Amino acid sequence: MLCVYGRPGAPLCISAGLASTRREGAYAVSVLESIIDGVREDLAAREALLPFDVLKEQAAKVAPPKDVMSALRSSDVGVIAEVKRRSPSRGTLAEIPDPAVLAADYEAAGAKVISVLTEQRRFGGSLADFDAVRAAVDIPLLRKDFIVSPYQVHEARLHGADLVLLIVAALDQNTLVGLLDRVESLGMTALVEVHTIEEADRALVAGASVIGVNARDLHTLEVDREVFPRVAQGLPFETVKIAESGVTGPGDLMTYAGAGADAVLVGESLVTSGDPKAALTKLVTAGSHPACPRPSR
Ligand SMILES: O=P(O)(O)OC[C@@H](O)[C@@H](O)c1c[nH]c2ccccc12
Repeated sequence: MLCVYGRPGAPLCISAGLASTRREGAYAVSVLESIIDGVREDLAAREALLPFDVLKEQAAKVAPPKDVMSALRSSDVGVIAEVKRRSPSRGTLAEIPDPAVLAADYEAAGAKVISVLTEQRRFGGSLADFDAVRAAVDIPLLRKDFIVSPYQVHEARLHGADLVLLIVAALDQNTLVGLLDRVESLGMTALVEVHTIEEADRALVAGASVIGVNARDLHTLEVDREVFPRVAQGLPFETVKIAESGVTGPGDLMTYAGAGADAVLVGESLVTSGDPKAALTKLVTAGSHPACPRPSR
């Protein structure tokens, strides 16, 4: 039993390896589980085309990942801007005819990192979108997908990713640890996503140094902005904390900053704004304003 996370007097303990990804109760198959079933099918098709050994060899020749930590730990509350076409909760969000143009706007407006969704079935993303963005900008890129296999980690590296998302709710503890070690052994940074205190506990046990607290429950798709303050307050102070989802404008960024966020991850409100560059500029300006609370590091 490991007890590494919790408030004074009330440690939260988990048994590494015992966590289950399949939930019992209200949802026979949650949204997350059905997304992952599709991801596994698509993955099998890609594995049949490019064997893992060949993929690994090719990925090893790619230019090394960029320094993500100093970008995320800078004194401003940064913005990770997302290239997001669609979502299971909202359907089509934006056409995004050329993700490279959007990404160049994000970079010019001061994004610290760009997140590119590569999941196809529910989010309308692709590795082709990722490649287009990689060719257009120099700032660090996050591959945003449902990573369940080492294959996808090396694949992310092959396409020039600097960060990879690992969703705790989608992984048992051994797999989480294995994927996290693999991401780091390739010089990349893992953004380890959690939605509950128990998941944050598992992320820390696994060794995560960058934790994203998603306001959206991936089992039900409901957004609750109270989740970030609740979960983040128990995280060690050296952990980089990212507030994910539900940021509609500078006010939300300031609120998350006040609760200890080093950065916010924003998709929908940027791509649906009609002027993503202007919308992002407002967020970046708020995050660097002297009145914006800074992470206590
Ligand atoms: O569009 P929003 O509400 O600004 O959220 C962005 C991002 O947090 C969201 O896309 C996200 C967070 N974690 C994920 C995991 C998979 C797919 C998508 C996500």
